[in-house]
Amino acid sequence: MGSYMGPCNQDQLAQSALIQYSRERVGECTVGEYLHRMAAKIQTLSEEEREHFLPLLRNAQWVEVVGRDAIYKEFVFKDFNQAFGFMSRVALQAEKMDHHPEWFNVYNKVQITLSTHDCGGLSQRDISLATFIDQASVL
Ligand SMILES: C[C@H](O)[C@H](O)[C@H]1CNC2=NC(N)=NC(=O)C2=N1
Repeated sequence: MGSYMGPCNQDQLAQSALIQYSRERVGECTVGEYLHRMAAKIQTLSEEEREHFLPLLRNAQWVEVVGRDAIYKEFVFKDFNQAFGFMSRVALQAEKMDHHPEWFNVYNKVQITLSTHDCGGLSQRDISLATFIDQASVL
């Protein structure tokens, strides 16, 4: 019984083995990131989802990018202060969602492209972020 370890130590051992495993790499990302994405089911939108969501996005002036599975919209504000306030709200949400826009700002204009790099196209996350962005643009 000299080498007996209590459940606490065994848990710690198992945990550290898992932590080490989660830091190994699968292709471009770590096992941990890979599992996180699997759990969040990051996949491109199905045909049915596209038929449902794309008309809604088009109604809200989002356009499909030519030659790429992505959507784009330009926002124009009164001045830089308004534009940057909007960008700050979007930035905080993007961090929360771990989903980030591709964007370009000059003075009062903000051009935004949304796509999910992890799956190489549009996913539910882009729909969610687009919805948030539209709300944040009218605050
Ligand atoms: C490691 C990190 O979770 C990923 O790189 C996240 C970060 N933000 C992201 N943003 C976007 N737009 N697409 C992604 O696939 C993505 N992946």
